[in-house]
Amino acid sequence: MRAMDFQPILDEIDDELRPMLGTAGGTVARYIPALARVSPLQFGIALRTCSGETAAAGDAAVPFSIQSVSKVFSLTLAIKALGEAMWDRIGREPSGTAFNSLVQLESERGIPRNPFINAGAIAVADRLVSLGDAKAELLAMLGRLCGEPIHIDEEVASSEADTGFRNRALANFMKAFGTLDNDVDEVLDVYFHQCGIAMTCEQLACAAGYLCRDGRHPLAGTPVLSKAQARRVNALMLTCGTYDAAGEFAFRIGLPCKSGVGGGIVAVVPDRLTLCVWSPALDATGNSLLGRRALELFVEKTGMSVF
Ligand SMILES: NC(=O)CC[C@H](N)C(=O)O
Repeated sequence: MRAMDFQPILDEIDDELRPMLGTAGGTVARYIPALARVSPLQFGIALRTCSGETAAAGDAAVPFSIQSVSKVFSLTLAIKALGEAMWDRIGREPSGTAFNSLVQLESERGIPRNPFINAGAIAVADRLVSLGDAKAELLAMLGRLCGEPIHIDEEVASSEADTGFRNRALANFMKAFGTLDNDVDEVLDVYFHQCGIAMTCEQLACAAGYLCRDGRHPLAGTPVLSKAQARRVNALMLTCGTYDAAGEFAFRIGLPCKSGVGGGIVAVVPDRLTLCVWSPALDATGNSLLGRRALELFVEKTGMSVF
């Protein structure tokens, strides 16, 4: 199937879901004041094939807060720099608990279950702090991946810092167990800023392109990750990328996905394309309600799934 054929499919999905904006339920992430102000009446979808063809519909060119979708890119940077050592104090099992849960950390001696829950992403941010200027590195990598400069929304980042009580608790708890090497405030500063990165569906569909083509850069074709590393990031997205809804996502969609409380979800069809959907109203698990529905429709209409 060529990208040309995808445009009517994305248009159909947009036509089907747009009337549900504001009536389908769900709420924007209220615990971060800057996100609580975002209009829920927005929906975007964009894809980019491994060969570089693109299609987009709805609000695909509107920048939004990528939030936990950033965890894919921070993990990529850390794996690139550290290889296997990245996993020394970070697990690879689904948590089955909310993204910001503290419960497992106590009985599991401060080792986060995986790099996609908040605790795990904070531990990844700690590794990046040890390596250098993490914020600059992350922005530079994203800029190269989508061929456009990428920025942090400082208002979102400081709003997170003001209200990030749970993340502070997670970081301090891990520090007490020796999971973090660096100063808690320095690590959280990186974490809050990576969550505050603003990107569009079109940019994210392009930036995540290395995940559908064995680790090769979406524009340049040079290695971002090795083939084995890219396969592993996809495996973690499938099992852990949508928190305690990961089973339901695998059941209904069957694609590696990473969501964020800004309402974005990046999905990978290995060897074919990467897809990004966005709609700010979230379900109880912190995943975009209409984004999830859009991915279900996409899989239904195209038959694309890893299963
Ligand atoms: N699931 C998410 O997107 C969570 C990220 C958010 N910044 C938080 O730390 O709570």
